[in-house]
Amino acid sequence: MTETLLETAAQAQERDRYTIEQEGIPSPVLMENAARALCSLLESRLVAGSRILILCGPGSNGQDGLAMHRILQEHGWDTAAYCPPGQSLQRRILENRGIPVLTSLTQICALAESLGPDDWIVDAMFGSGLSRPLEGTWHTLTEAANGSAARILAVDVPSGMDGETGPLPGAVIQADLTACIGTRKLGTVLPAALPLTGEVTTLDIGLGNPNTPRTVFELTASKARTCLPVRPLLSWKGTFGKVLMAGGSRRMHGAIEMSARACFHAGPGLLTVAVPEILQPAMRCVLPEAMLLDLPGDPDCISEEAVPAILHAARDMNVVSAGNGMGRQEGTRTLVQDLLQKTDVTLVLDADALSVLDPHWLHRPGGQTILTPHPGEFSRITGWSVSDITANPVKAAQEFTRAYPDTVLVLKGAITCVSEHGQVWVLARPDSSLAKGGSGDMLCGIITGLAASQNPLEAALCGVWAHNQAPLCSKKDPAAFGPQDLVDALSDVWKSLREGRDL
Ligand SMILES: NC(=O)C1=CN([C@@H]2O[C@H](COP(=O)(O)OP(=O)(O)OC[C@H]3O[C@@H](n4cnc5c(N)ncnc54)[C@H](O)[C@@H]3O)[C@@H](O)[C@H]2O)[C@@H](O)CC1
Ligand SMILES: Nc1ncnc2c1ncn2[C@@H]1O[C@H](COP(=O)(O)OP(=O)(O)O)[C@@H](O)[C@H]1O
Ligand SMILES: [K+]
Repeated sequence: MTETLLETAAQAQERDRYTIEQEGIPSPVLMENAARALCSLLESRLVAGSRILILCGPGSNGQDGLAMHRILQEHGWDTAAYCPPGQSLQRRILENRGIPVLTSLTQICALAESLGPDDWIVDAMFGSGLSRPLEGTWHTLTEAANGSAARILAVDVPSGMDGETGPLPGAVIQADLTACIGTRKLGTVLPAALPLTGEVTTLDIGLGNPNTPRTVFELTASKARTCLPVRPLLSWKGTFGKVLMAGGSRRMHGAIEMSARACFHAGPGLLTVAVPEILQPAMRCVLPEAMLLDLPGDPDCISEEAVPAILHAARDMNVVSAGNGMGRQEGTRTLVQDLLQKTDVTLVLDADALSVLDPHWLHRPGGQTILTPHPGEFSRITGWSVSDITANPVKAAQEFTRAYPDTVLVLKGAITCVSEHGQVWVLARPDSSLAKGGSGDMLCGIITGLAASQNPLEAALCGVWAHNQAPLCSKKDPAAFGPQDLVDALSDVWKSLREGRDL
């Protein structure tokens, strides 16, 4: 299976219901599977003498926690569990076994405070059934857990975090490890959630598949692998496609240089660069492998006179990119409009091309368009606020590509969403190495290079993955990581994908 689902709390509940009612697997069996999988995950992190405090809520998340209490005691660990008064299946089993459960809040808070870094707190307060912010007892327990020196394992989602929209206002568990039950919850990949989940893993507990359509997935190595262009032995430059990249201006020469270098190292067959005359000597030095298109008009930027030459060359290409360091003069606007409205070549629009874009132009007579905006650029295109976009980029991406069916959207940021026709793939692997000028230009180049021989969605998925993984290969400190390191690392990224190994 190459798709890794991200589910809302409601979709996860539907999966539980389907497994229990339609397939007939009793709920206690699933609970036992969950508790045993959670215990073996936790036990792989425990050391001799580790103590475990389990905080259990009123629903099934809490039942998972009580079952863990029983299993960990069976295995000889020193555990204590808190659960509010009330009858339940797991509670009855504990009573039958003579295993105590604590109900005093003061006692639990003191215990949390006494724990050390080798100890663990299990957050089994709330999972997909959370319906409002944490208050009272739950707020107090969450503060006590977050203030403890012990590490925290969150069951399914950190309590206080909504499975669809991420952290609610007020207290939220700050986990070191989150073990999602069955599928990862969508809320845990949103920007506000990532600092609170710690490491995330998904446990298989034998849930069924209700076969209802799903639209949100995680972008993983195995997905990226399926999108990597194949390189047959009996190939020639024509096999890997022809690229034209238009960009650059007197004030901004670096952007198109970085983008073109990244593009070349993504493996297209032939690369032609259309830059204003003033940038041609530098381009020849930086990337002698590229051909240069002579442009009439203003020598300092791409002016209106240059547009016909670029359009003419575009007709012979598999993909054309525009925008890097181009400036926002009239020539840029005309070029973007004409590329969209008068050609059917695959387009990649970035940076200044996005700043002049009128979204009506995205309904093209033919051909697909890859857009690579950051939230600021996306806000200008859509009229949506940056804060709404960054609060839930998945929803924003989904809405946009439902409205613009010829478009593949790459909505960039610490998490990046790739979307087409309302389907979204989320890459939630933040890395500050990429938080610097030039990173976006390199991404545009990589995607353009891949789109020369791959369909636009696959190019975007594979490009976003490779760009994000390059800092891992380079092993440079995030502060020092730069564009040349990214280009140098691409070879290792492609090899790791091709050979099916993790970086
Ligand atoms: N049904 C099953 O057999 C399975 C359940 N599983 C676990 O069950 C969880 C879902 O269980 P539930 O649907 O019972 O949901 P929860 O255990 O998340 O909690 C729901 C209960 O909490 C109350 N509640 C919600 N928000 C509250 C708040 N802020 N303050 C106080 N009370 C609040 C609700 O009224 C309800 O009683 C999953 O996250 C997962 O951990 C899994 O183990 C898979 C199998
Ligand atoms: N903290 C981060 N974690 C992961 N990726 C990041 C982070 N910060 C930036 N990036 C990535 O770096 C790129 C920056 O692009 P952009 O904002 O357009 O910058 P530029 O000015 O270089 O064009 C995007 O692909 C974005 O997803
Ligand atoms: K939880």
